[in-house]
Amino acid sequence: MISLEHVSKTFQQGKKKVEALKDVSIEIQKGEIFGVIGFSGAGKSTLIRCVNLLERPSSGRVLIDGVDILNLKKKELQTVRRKIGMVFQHYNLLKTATVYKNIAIPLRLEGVPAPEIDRRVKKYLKIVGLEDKAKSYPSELSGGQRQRVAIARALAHEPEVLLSDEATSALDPTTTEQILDLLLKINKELGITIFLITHELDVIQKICDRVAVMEAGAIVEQGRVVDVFSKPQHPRTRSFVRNKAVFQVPEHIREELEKTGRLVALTFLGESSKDPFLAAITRKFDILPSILAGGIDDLKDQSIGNLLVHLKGDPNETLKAIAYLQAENIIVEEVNRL
Ligand SMILES: Nc1ncnc2c1ncn2[C@@H]1O[C@H](COP(=O)(O)OP(=O)(O)OP(=O)(O)O)[C@@H](O)[C@H]1O
Repeated sequence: MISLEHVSKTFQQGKKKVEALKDVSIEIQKGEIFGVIGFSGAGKSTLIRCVNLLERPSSGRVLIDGVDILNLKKKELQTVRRKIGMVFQHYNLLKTATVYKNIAIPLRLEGVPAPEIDRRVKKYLKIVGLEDKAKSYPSELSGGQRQRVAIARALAHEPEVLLSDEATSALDPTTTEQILDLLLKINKELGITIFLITHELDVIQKICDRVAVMEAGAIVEQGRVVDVFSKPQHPRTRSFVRNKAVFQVPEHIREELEKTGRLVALTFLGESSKDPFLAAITRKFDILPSILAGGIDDLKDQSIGNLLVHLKGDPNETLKAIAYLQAENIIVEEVNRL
């Protein structure tokens, strides 16, 4: 539905050239929630702004439903832009207008007839759970409620895609959860494709189907969230997804434990977690596993478990136990190499 092909963007900052995007290619499929994660300055905002040409790429192609929008005339571009709604970190509401008018004014500017405006404002305020706030002003609302108004305003144009530029970054954790639940509902019930950028792993974990990791203007890794969480390849991705308690062990503890066995980090997906695999290796091999730390990450559609385990025993038996675990689809990693 949206394809960015080899997109680069260079800004001139005084005499300096900044390469905000370097040969970025991603494809967002209809109906999915696709997230881009990266630290501040990675290029996320520039990337999302290239999708509706708030920012024009220096090179590359931006295809919406197969049409390269960089070649469109103004009128044609306006039509394509109507398919795309956007929400921002700081809501961008008109302070002097009521909630109702914040949603209605852009529709009026677009030439939507008055009865239809009224129908849409009421419909989308209901969807975001703010029917009773139509007459309030933004200053009378909490941050979460303001973001709901901004979402209703975007939805009122009945877009096919919603772009979310750090929509939850200014919100506390509980309000963030509620807004993420709302985005999930919009995706599921209205069938709207969502493309979001964030620096928060929780956002990716809770609602995204696929993810791309950005660093210094480039995509360093992308894939299904479950794959990227269970088998992160790039060091930046690892630094985002690795559960610290499991994957980082103080040097002196590691040295002590390695005198009598091996220290391994086990990662397992939903199904494997139901099997008592540690009991199984104790029975099958001459080793004693002890659990040192662990945790479960809940993703949109499944869970991933992590365990830090010390396998005490003869090196040969340990190798056999590890091979057994791998055959059971458990990812086994040496902790000291992480
Ligand atoms: N209009 C601009 N003019 C000059 N440089 C810019 C402009 N917009 C962005 N940049 C530069 O491009 C790089 C990427 O910025 P961008 O805002 O896309 O990153 P980001 O990942 O969204 O970070 P943040 O979350 O802090 O906004 C930065 O070095 C930034 O200074």
